[in-house]
Amino acid sequence: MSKADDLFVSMCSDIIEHGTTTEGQRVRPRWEDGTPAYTLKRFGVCNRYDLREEFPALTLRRTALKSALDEVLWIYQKKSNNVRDLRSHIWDAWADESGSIGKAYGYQVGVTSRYPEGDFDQMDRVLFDLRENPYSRRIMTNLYTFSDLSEMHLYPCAFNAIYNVTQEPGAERPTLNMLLVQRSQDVLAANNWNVCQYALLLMMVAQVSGMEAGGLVHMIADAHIYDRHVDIVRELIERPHYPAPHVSLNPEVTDFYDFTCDDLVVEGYEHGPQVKNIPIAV
Ligand SMILES: Nc1nc(=O)c2c([nH]1)NC[C@@H]1CN(c3ccc(C(=O)N[C@@H](CCC(=O)O)C(=O)O)cc3)CN21
Ligand SMILES: O=c1ccn([C@H]2C[C@H](O)[C@@H](COP(=O)(O)O)O2)c(=O)[nH]1
Repeated sequence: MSKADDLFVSMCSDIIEHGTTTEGQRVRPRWEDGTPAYTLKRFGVCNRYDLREEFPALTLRRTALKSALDEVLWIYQKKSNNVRDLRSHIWDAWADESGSIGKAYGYQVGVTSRYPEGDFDQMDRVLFDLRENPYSRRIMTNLYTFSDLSEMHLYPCAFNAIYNVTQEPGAERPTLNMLLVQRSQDVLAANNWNVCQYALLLMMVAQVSGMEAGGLVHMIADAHIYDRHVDIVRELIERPHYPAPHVSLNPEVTDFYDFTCDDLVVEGYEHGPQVKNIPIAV
């Protein structure tokens, strides 16, 4: 049984049974037809995954792991804010005529800052610190730049990834863990999508740093199910669970900037039928 399924089912049941509704409140997102997109929400959800046990992919339905990896590479490796650099079309609704989503996501990762050792962008600094000073408690990326928010087409949702190294007694290599802070989560459309993305990012960074990927702690401030998703979620969480798939990366890659979607290996991914055409609130 996939542990990610168990966590997903308990989170969704909790939101449905104990969540509060935003119905009647002033909300920003809209459905395609212009109707306000209300949610059932729960504040302060924390899910813990352990990549040493299994990869956290949902089996209730399929998570598009290649597309999820493509998006995380778009942000942290290509450092792009243009949807033309992305294979999927999930960001198209937030792009302008030139394909840009403004000073969001990848743009922020590429911004450089001055350090005693020279200028680094956010990702290069993470890779440098993990190599030179792995037990530092200051290793993180942060996409939430207040002074640029007015130029972002959507404010970053999963915005802060904190990397932390532990040396477990008897372990051959140090363990690389991550704490992901997310201010807002569309549980049906993107929860497992985001979890798998950051699990893959953790695996890539661990591999090029000579470490083992360990814990992924996902902290969500506003975990919500949109009104038009509630019945879909009710059906989804009643489905059978399968064992987690085996997910690995091409072990020959030693430079973070060399990873491509072809380096992702997914074996034995059994899952329920795909939910087609999930409406996305914009
Ligand atoms: N309301 C809302 N929810 C989101 O999840 C979301 C936004 N807005 N705005 C920006 C991005 C776009 N995101 C999305 C949008 C769609 C899918 C989606 O439809 N995924 C499909 C698979 C897509 C594929 O195969 O490439 C799925 O079945 O989950 C996922 C993430 C996440 N973000
Ligand atoms: O990676 C992502 C990106 C976006 N979301 C969801 C979370 C919310 O439903 C919307 C953003 O709306 P806000 O009003 O800015 O919170 O997009 C996600 O879950 N994961």
